Amino acid sequence: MTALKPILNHIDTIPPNTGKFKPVKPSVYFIHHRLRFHTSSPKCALWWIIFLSLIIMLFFLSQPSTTPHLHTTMLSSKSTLIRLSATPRSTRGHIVLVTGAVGFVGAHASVALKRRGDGVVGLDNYNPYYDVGLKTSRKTQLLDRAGVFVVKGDINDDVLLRELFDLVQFTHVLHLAAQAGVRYAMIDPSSYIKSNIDGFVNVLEAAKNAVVPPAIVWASSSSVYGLNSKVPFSEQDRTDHPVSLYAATKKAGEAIAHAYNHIHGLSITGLRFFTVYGPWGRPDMAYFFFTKDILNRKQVSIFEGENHGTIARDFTYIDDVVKGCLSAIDTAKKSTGNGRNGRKKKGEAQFRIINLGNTSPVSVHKLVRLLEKLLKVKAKKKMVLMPRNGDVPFTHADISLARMELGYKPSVDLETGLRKFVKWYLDYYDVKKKSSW
Ligand SMILES: O=C(O)[C@H]1O[C@H](OP(=O)(O)OP(=O)(O)OC[C@H]2O[C@@H](n3ccc(=O)[nH]c3=O)[C@H](O)[C@@H]2O)[C@H](O)[C@@H](O)[C@H]1O
Repeated sequence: MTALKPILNHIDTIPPNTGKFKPVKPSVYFIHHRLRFHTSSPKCALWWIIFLSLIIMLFFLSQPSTTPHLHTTMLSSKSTLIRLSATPRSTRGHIVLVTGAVGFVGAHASVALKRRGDGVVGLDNYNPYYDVGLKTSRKTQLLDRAGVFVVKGDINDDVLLRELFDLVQFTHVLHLAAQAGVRYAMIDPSSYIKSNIDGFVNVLEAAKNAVVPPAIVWASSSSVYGLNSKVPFSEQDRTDHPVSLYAATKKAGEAIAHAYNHIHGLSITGLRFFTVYGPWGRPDMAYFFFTKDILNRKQVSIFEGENHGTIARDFTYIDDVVKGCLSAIDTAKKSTGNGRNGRKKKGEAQFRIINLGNTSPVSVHKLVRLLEKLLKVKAKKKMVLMPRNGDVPFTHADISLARMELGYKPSVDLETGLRKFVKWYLDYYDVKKKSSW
């Protein structure tokens, strides 16, 4: 108080702010006005009213929006179809929300779940990272035929997610929506943060706030092993040296998942996929665009390490990965959180991270040789030193945990899988009828 005295004395000497304008130091001006609130009661009351109104306004603004949204109309007009799609064949069946449902793994997994009798609802924003026509074809030719309804929407839309979780009581979420591809992060880094971090958190929030929180199974990636040199890659190995932003966001996802598991009792299984390939695959992946380029007699760049070192991948066939996903859903324990009705979780919830690989790496050279054989076309090859923009030299999964936890047993070797892919590719793109073939 003694320290304040000189300032207060000074304030008392300041003339009222009338007449000729005199600049006043902001701090002194502020204290001066505060003193005046205390000394003039009608003004004081007025300021208190303004202050309280502001607080009340801020409180209401910070509450989750309950106002009807565009999606309210959209979902309510589709609610019968959504509920129908979500209804399992028997009471023992799961009710699964598949995000990224028109994506490569999403479409295959949704169909497999539906075919065995589970209730499935898909969610996808049909983003244009690669050919939207292919995504639409997956919907019409795979999902529609299997009876899977897909909601067109974004995982970042919290109002839509909340509405979806209110409409259907999901037992599981198979979260596959993501910004994929290790090299594209050089072009659009923020898309990785938006989907793989923000979007993931949004899905976890919606799940944790559901009336009965579902178990989550989601796609992490082999890329989290980064420059790991110990083979095969085990879940016990360090994953703190990612070499792509994609890998960094997947690694961050694993950490975020752990926090939600710990705090909110969400049962979470992260599956580290190893270079998944097969029919209806992603056109941004090497086996896919190599096929296109070989058929069009265009040059393919084969990455090599220093001193012509071999680059290899533990290519994993889609059907094996889908089996792993379904098994992860079947073995997932219930979440222990009390959803939006309660505050405390009932106990520790399950938390797993599991490799889904093929455990037999194949070099990119061999991949191209197999494609040449299957396509009956000689590739125009160019060896290129692997650019430092996201690629790792090799991947190799240790699948002993997957075997133990999920009964996972990959059964398709690269040649068999590529044969199925090539057959699909030629058929889908109607290649034989085209002049370029
Ligand atoms: O397991 C994963 O978690 C990731 O798998 C996939 O990444 P990658 O294993 O890198 O697959 P992909 O790009 O098909 O390259 C295959 C091979 O071809 C080599 N490659 C690539 C391009 C090229 O022009 N030349 C070349 O030799 C290249 O060096 C590599 O050795 C997914 O895209 C990714 O989303 C993620 O899911």
